Amino acid sequence: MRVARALTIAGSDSGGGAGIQADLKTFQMLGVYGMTAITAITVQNTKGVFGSHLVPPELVAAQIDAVVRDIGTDAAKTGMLATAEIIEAVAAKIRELGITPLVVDPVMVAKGGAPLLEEDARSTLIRELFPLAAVVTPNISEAEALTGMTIRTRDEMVEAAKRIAALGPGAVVVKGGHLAGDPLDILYDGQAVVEFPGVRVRTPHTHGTGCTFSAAITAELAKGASLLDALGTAKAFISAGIREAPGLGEGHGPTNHWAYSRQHAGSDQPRDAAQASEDAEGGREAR
Ligand SMILES: Nc1ncnc2c1ncn2[C@@H]1O[C@H](COP(=O)(O)OP(=O)(O)OP(=O)(O)O)[C@@H](O)[C@H]1O
Ligand SMILES: Cc1ncc(CO)c(N)n1
Repeated sequence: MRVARALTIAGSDSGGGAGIQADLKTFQMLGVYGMTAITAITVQNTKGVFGSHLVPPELVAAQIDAVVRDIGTDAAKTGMLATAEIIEAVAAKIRELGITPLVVDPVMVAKGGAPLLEEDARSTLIRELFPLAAVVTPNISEAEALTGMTIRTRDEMVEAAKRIAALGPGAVVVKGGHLAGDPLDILYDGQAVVEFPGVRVRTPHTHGTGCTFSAAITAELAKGASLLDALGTAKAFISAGIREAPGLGEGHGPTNHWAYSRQHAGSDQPRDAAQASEDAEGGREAR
């Protein structure tokens, strides 16, 4: 049996809902062998980020080197990268090893407002990593920071996706989780705009939604899915995870990383987008 492999290059969330931990849980539940290159250790729970310790850039690069040269990978993603120096080391290693496809989640700020990327590192992220990315997955405030726009409507999301696509990635997904109303995500792949609608769950438990979503895209790409199908599955995965959040902690609790896979036996195979989008809208599966 050939097992799909995926690498996450991100920060550790001691609370287990975001970062490396969310990525590994998501890879595992989608039937993909997960590997990690840890960029930072954060002291974190559902209430906030209370400290962090950065890993030296050369040690981040060495982790990537060690796993990819030995085990190999079918896809990779980046999350919290913290500094320009870490971004440069990661980008150089990705280029050297020819790691592809790459999903870049341009993590900037945690839900409670704690910075996860130094502000002056944004231009390095754009210059070094965006051109290597198959897809970049900003939320609304990250898309605003990347474009200088204010985003309140679907049309402004489309415009932001197009402007970010011009910075070099193969495709852009602007996530609408932070806009009012039902959470619509917008994909622009340089040619077409595709909408991924969802149904808003009224809940405080959305810690790590962005990490989980981009990890699910990465896992599906590792299995050989098209970007469209990978996004459909990722949307269904995060929708189920939010709907069935376990309600842990006193603040923004984690999502349920096993909810989707419990509903879909055999989900180590890539699924098609139409089926997945029905699931994201809650049309097919029981709640
Ligand atoms: N309350 C909600 N109900 C349903 N879907 C949601 C909700 N909030 C977010 N989503 C979906 O979750 C995914 C992640 O979007 P979001 O905008 O929350 O990312 P994010 O801000 O990067 O997350 P985080 O920073 O917490 O990791 C998107 O598909 C979005 O539409
Ligand atoms: C380590 C880490 N990465 C990403 C996020 C964003 O959700 C977070 N809260 N913590």
